[in-house]
Formats: sequence, C-alpha cells, structure tokens
Amino acid sequence: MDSVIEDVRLRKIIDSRGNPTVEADVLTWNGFGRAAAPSGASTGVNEVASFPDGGVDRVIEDIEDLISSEIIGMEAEDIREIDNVLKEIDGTDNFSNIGGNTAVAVSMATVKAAASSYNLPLYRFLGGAMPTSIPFPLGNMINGGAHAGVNAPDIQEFLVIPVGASNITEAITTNINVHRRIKEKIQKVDDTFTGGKGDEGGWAPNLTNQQALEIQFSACEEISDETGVLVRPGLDVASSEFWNEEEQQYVYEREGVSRSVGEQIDYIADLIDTYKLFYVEDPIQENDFVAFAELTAKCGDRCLICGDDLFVTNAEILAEGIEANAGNSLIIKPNQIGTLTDTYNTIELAKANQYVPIVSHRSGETTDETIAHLAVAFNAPIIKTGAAGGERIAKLNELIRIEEELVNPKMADL
Ligand SMILES: C=C(OP(=O)(O)O)C(=O)O
Ligand SMILES: [Mg+2]
Repeated sequence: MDSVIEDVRLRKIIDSRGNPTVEADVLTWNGFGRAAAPSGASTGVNEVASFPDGGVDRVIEDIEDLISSEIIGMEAEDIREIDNVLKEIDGTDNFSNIGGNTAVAVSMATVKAAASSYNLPLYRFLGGAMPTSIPFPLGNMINGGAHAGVNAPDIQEFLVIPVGASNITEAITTNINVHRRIKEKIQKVDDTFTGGKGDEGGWAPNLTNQQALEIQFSACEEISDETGVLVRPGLDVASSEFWNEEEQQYVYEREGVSRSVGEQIDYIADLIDTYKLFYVEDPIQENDFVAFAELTAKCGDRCLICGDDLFVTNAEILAEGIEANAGNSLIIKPNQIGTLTDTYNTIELAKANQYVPIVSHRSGETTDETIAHLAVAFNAPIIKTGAAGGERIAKLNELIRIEEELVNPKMADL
C-alpha cells in the first residue's frame, strides 16, 4: 500500500544542449519520484525511438493521460509490472508510439517514488543492504566527432579513468586535475583555442587525433606522477559516425585518412599499446561483430573493448555479441532501451558472461542524478558521466553523497 501511485505528471524541460526533453513526476501517497530523460547525438541505429512523431509536445498533450490513466492505482514498487504496462501502452517493439524517453522518465520516476515511499535512497531500494562499492568515474577530457565542431578530432571522446583512486572524491579530483592540465597543454599547441568545450564538458580544440592522444597521454602520466594516483587514458571512437558503408572504409575527415576494416583493427590495436589505453569504446562500427571480435581477441586481455552503439543496452543484441565474442564490456544507457527492467536484465546478462557494465550519461543531459544510484545498486564498476559541467557534476556529487552513507565504502574492483 505504501507505494500506490496517486498521480503522474509529465512536463517539457530543457537539456544541456538546449533541446526539449521530458521529465516525469510520480506521486505515491507518501512518496515522490522525479526523473528526466537525456538524449544522444551519436545514437545507435538499434536504439528505441526517443520520441513519437510530434516530439515532446505530443507526449505532454496526449501521452501523459494515456500513461497516468493506466498506472495510477498500481504499486510503484512493482516496477516490472509498471514497465510491462508502458510497453503495452506503446504497443511497438521500439517505443515509437510513446517514445523511449517518455518510458524511461516514467520508469525511473516510478522507482524513485517507490524508494521514497519507503524512505530509502534509490541505490538502497534497488540494491538492498549489500552495495558497498563506488564506481570509478570515466571522465571526458577532449570532445571531437559529433560532440564538437568541425576542426576538432574525428575521435569523439578522449577519456580518463583514475584507476588508482582510493575514494570517490580523490577520483573526481584526479580527473579534474587531468582536465586542467590538458587545457594548459592545448593552449600551447592550438593558438586558435579559446577554452571552448564540447557537449560533454571536454575541451573542443583544433587538433588532430594524434595531437589529442599525445596531450591526453602526457597529462595522465604527469598527474599520476605528481599525485601518486594512477590515471589511465581511454577513448570513445564512436566509429559508426565515420564508417562509410559504400566505400567499406572508416573515413577520418579531419585527418584526411581512410582505413579499411583490417587497417582500423590494426590502428586501434596500435593505439592501445602506444598509449596504454585502459578502455576503447566503439572502435568498430555497430554492425560488425566479426571485426569487434577480432580486436577483442587481439587486445581484450589488456584493454576494455566496449560496445555502445554495438549493443545499445539491448539484451538480445548483447546475446549475439556474447556468442560472437565481440567486446568484453558494454555501455548501459537506460534510454537506449526504455525501461529500468530491461536495463537491469541487460546488466545481469552482461555480468553472467563477464562483460563489464559501464553505466553512462548521454551527450545531452539534465541534472538528473539517477544513473549514479543505478551504478551503485547494480554494482557497475565504472560510471561514464563526464568530468566537468553542472549536468555531469550532478551525478558525481551524488556519488560523494552515496559514499558518505555506505558502511565501509570502497572503490569497485576493476
Ligand atoms: C555518450 C555518448 O554520446 P551520445 O549520448 O551522443 O550517444 C556516447 O557515444 O557514448
Ligand atoms: Mg559511445
């Protein structure tokens, strides 16, 4: 009875890129949950649809009533039931009628309302008394590709992870130290740089991939030496964005170089060894499980080879990847699949097959902090949520609060 839903409200709010998105409020007789949907710029082709035709306005005008009339009176804590009802209301297999962003906002707001009804923080409501570990923050340092302007690198994200940090504040601070050092280094090589940032708070300089890699690597080495906290580089290549299907080439426009599939595998393997990369996301385009598997066989023993556009948080697609031995980790973005239940199912499948789940923000974000709770509750060892910028810091600061509440907290096992 505690979590019976009394009201559901949807509203149009604005995300970090200035685009409209949807926020849901769910009210129970003694609890309240609020969640907002993020949005991607380099989305995978197999993600659920973000919004129905008519966008957020249609959601507010028509879909709010459809959803509230079905779920008012249900128990918020029966989240699997609620998620099933959302799917039934939608009636398609990709949320194109109500929008995956509508579904995810309602699903997350509902579970937050359930937690609030029992006076529990979300991570504890979902994870029980057992969570004791805090995920390592994978932070964005330099933005390129679809998240920055024309002269920025082709590679979408130059990331770092403070693998030597012993608590979350040290981890966040280490990433910020690298972010600052990288700014200083960019200023020395790019005389057009005015401190501009891309969508995820990384710098958006006029640099080649090679220059950005050198700067990222040397900043990691310096900060590791100076602070004694080991911090390692990583990349989100987001290679689907520059895969040319007709030419069967990866076209690096900024560099003026094209690479065949074999050359792309060799190039990435070379970067992994040259720059001691801890992490590489989407090094191969989203439809090529075979090349993904080849790279994983080559480098998976020393680097996380992560699928984002490849798996789109979808358990069925992940199952294909597991079968093919493609990758050894995956990005978890709840709005790629639309509900908390499906997000959880994908994480469980990943863990059962030794794939490392990495809970992630989107390039368009709000100050919603739900993913910090999901990462702790579901024991994801890494959270990818930027390093700087209010909508990124909102999640990181929530991790500081969660760590404070845990008994004997420790950083996750990597
Ligand atoms: C966060 C990412 O970008 P987007 O949200 O644009 O898909 C990503 O590709 O990992
Ligand atoms: Mg990605």
